[in-house]
Amino acid sequence: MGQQTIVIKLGTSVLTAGDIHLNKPRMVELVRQCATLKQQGHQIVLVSSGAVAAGRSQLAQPVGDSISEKQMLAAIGQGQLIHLWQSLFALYDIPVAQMLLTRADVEHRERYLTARDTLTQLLKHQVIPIINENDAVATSEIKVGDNDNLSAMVAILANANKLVLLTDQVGLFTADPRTNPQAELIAQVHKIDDELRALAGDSGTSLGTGGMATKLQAADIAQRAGIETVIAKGSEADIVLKIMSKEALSTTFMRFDAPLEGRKKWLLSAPKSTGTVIIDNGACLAIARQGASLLAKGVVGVSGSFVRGDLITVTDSQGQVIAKGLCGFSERELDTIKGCHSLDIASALGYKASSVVIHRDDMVLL
Ligand SMILES: Nc1ncnc2c1ncn2[C@@H]1O[C@H](COP(=O)(O)OP(=O)(O)O)[C@@H](O)[C@H]1O
Ligand SMILES: N[C@@H](CCC(=O)OP(=O)(O)O)C(=O)O
Repeated sequence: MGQQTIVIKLGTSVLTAGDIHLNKPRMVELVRQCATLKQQGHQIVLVSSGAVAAGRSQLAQPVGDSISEKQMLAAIGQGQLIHLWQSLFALYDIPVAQMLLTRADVEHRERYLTARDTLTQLLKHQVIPIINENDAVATSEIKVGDNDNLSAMVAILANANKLVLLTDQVGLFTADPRTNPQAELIAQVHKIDDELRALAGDSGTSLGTGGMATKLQAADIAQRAGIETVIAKGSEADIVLKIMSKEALSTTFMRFDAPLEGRKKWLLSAPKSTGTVIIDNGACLAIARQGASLLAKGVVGVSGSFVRGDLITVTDSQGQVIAKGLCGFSERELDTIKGCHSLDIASALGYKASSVVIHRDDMVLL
C-alpha cells in the first residue's frame, strides 16, 4: 500500500522509564520514526497516554489513586506531555496539535462529525494531532476510560489504514508473559472470539489501564471498520518503521474485507448501549443472514432504560450479543409491542409509531 494514515497509540508503559517519569529518550526515538514516516508521505496521528504518570512525577508528595486525584494528576501532566511532544517535533519542523476528547465528543453524530472535520483539517495541513482523553473533566458517564478504545475511535475518525498499539510486550501472548514465562506470541489474528478474549488479561502494572483486554476491544472495533491493528513493543529499535515494512515481531489483527460504511463505523465506535433487546431464533437468522431490519415480532424480552433513538444491544435467548443499533422505541414501548406484528404496533401503543424496532441502516452486526 502507498501512503497511509497511521494512528499510533503510545501506552504509559512505553512513555515512562520503569517508574513514573516520562522517558524522554524513548519519546525522541518515536518522534524520529514519525518524522521518517512523514517524509515518506504517510499521515500520522498520535494517541498519547502518560498524563497521569507525568503529573505524579511533578509533585513532591505522594498522591493516591482516587478518581479526583488522578484527574488532578492528568491536568498537571497533560501540559508537560504536550510541551515535550511539541518541542521534540519542532526539531523536525513538524507542527503538532492537542485534541483532548471524551466519549461525549464522539457519541453524538454532530460532535463526531466536528471532531472528524478538525482531524481532517489538521492532517491536510501536515500537522500531527496528539490525542488523549480529557481526563481532568471526564466523568464516568462520558469517559472512554482507556486509550486503547479511544485510539480505535480516533482511527475511525481519521479514516486510518492502520492502528498501531505500542506497549511493553511484543504482542498478544497465549497468557500474560509477566506471570507465565511459557506464554507464546500470537502473530496473526483473523477474528477475535471469546477464546482469544479469555487469554487477554488486565494490565500487569498500576500505571497501565486495561492491559491486553482493552487492546483486543480496540482491535475488534478497528477490524470491523476495515482497519488493520498491530500490537508491538514500543521500546524495540525502529519499531514503527519495522511494522510498516512488516519486519516487526508483533501481533497483527487482519482487517475485515467488507468494511462498514461511514455511519455504521460511527455506530460501532462511539455510543454506549443503554439497554438490551432479546430476540428469538427466527429474528437472529433474519438480521444476521438476510440483512433484515429487526421487527417487533421477533422480540421476546427487553431490559435496561432507553428512549427512542438510543443505542441498544441485541442478544439471542442465550445472551449472546448479535448486534447493536439505534432503537425506534423506548424500553416501555418495546415491552408493550414485543411479539406484535408490525401492522398492530399503532393499536397496541395507541398512537402511530415506527414499523421497525431497529432499521438495518441503523444496526451493526457483531
Ligand atoms: N495475553 C497477554 N499477552 C500480553 N500481555 C498481556 C496479556 N494479558 C495481560 N497482559 C498485560 O498487558 C500489559 C500491557 O497493557 P498495559 O499495562 O495497559 O499497557 P499500556 O500502558 O501500554 O496500555 C502487559 O504488560 C501484560 O502484563
Ligand atoms: N489518559 C491516561 C491514560 C489512560 C490509558 O489508557 O493508559 P494506558 O493503558 O497506559 O494507555 C493518561 O494520559 O495518563
